[in-house]
Amino acid sequence: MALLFTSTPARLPVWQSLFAAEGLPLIPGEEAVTDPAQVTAIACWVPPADLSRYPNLRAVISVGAGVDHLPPLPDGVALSRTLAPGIEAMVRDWVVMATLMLHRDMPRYLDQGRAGTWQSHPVALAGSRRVGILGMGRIGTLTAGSLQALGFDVAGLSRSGTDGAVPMFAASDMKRFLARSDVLICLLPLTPETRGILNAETLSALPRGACVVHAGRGAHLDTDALRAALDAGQISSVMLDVTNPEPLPSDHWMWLDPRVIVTPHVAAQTDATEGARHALSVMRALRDGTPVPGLVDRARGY
Ligand SMILES: O=CC(=O)O
Repeated sequence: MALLFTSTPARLPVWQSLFAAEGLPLIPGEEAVTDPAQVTAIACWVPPADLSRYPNLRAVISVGAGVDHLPPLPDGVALSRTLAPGIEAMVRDWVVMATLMLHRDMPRYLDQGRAGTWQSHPVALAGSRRVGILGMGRIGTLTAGSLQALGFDVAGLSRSGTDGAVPMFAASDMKRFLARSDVLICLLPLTPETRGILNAETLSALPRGACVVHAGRGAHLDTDALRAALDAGQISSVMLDVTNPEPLPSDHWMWLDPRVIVTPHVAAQTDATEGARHALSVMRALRDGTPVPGLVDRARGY
């Protein structure tokens, strides 16, 4: 029983010491595999192309939170996404930062700053800003609490439509949810249902002059529709951590548009210790025959 590690090499020493402390073998890369039959699980961002090489493989562990980039896996191989409080907190931090930046007019002030222009604009109270979070999973719920603590008027939308602390809209109530979102935050997983969900129709259902914060996946957003909505004044500013494609080409219009701020998919990076601890919990579950932590429902897509 061994874990094959094919993730970021800089994280390897931490994984090695935590696995050694637990007495579980860790193979540090495909080139180090001597007996493929020993490999029980693979920790990776993208798994090796030929998984048939590993006859006893029982789980693939995605070292991130999203799993939309992973290919179908052979029957009997579970997919686990890393559950790590640090990933959730980091994305929450990025989204809170982006929401505050748009709320406090930073795209405009950064643009004015480049021209050396000292000019003020009206400042609104956080409480006057209605924030709508698309996707109320673990990260959405954490983010909602932080934004509420800052005074924003937060609501969420989710498939199940329930949450104690935040007013929730069901997916069937999307129009009403969008109509009350001065700042729309997208934290959805990418699934066939959510692909392209930020499009001309949904952007036009937001209040005029709304802002968009996007930390889901690039393919949620129709960038041509976004550009048209910005030009029409329907959307005033946007902050994105995800783009389609990634990396965003250096000549893409969004880099230079003063109404758009792009960061290169850095909202969260999995902490080495937390990632290794999650992988260890998966290995223990496989050994003990208990439920695999972070198990992904491939049909549902998350
Ligand atoms: O986007 C990053 C992740 O899925 O962890």
